[in-house]
Amino acid sequence: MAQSSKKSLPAVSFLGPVSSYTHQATLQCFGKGTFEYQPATTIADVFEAVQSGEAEKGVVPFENSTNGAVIPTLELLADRNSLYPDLYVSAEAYLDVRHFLLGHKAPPVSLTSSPVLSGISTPTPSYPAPLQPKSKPLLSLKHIKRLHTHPQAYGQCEIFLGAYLKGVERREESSTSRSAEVVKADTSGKSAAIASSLAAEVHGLDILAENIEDREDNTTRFFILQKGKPVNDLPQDADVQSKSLVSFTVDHGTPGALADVLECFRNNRLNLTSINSRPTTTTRFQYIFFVEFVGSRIRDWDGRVEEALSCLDKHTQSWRWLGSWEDKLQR
Ligand SMILES: O=C(O)C(=O)C[C@]1(C(=O)O)C=C[C@@H](O)C=C1
Repeated sequence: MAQSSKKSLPAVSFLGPVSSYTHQATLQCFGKGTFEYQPATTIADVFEAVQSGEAEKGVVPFENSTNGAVIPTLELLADRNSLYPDLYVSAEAYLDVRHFLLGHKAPPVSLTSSPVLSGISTPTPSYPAPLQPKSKPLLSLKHIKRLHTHPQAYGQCEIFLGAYLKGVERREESSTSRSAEVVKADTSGKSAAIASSLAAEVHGLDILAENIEDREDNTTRFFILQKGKPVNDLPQDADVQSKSLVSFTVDHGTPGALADVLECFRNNRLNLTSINSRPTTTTRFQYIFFVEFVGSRIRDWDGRVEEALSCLDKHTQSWRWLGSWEDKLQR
């Protein structure tokens, strides 16, 4: 019998299920046909798939312009137990995030009932001048008794939720697309999910409100992970800006220990673009720091990055290079 000529594709693991924002960022990066798409249940599952070699690439959310860092991703990058020693960030992607309220249309009700609100209506005595949401519900929300979404999405939609769904019970799900699945399965029709318009299509849910994010410019940044150090695949004279990420710990008892580390970057004229921290979990109130800066360890023609990194040897207890990649932020 003739053997199949179909070659198996390398896999990319991403926070799923299908129609999550991470799925959309993955499509933006890799398109169709070059990778086998493997939706994962948690961000930790993505890290594991890449570390084990089951997937060649992994895509995880890192931060949102409205709601800040994605804590589970920082936790995994902290890698306190050396579970992911070979993982590096090799690229980034930005996605405009438009949130939709998805559910089931309210059953027909008498004309005397209130048009849209569920929960406790605003303003309240304790919150007399609420911020104005930028969109209104398309359909009545009166029947909505429970909300489902990823914690990051709640943080991006607080103004709309405060105006139209104040006090409604909130459940946290592993992703926005998972919340759409949960709402689809709830036959009471009383729950709603915050997710993408794609999730509405995929799960056949009604759109109860659109563009409910607090800010017009709501954007999430994703990291593309790989096993093994990134290498430079661009010509030396390519006109690109790069960024790099390092994590480190310092002696909290030494005054100026963190300032000394930051000096390493300043002295080498490397601009910092983000600083984050997570508890060490070994000593209370001591932290693992993450610093991101403009510059690349793999396109370091004048040696400034290497110089800054060797300075870290002197001023940190330990440090780790977590990758260098092309800056994709459109300014
Ligand atoms: O839940 C999803 O759809 C995700 O891809 C996760 C995630 C995140 O963790 O930031 C991604 C983009 C949005 O900011 C909200 C949620």
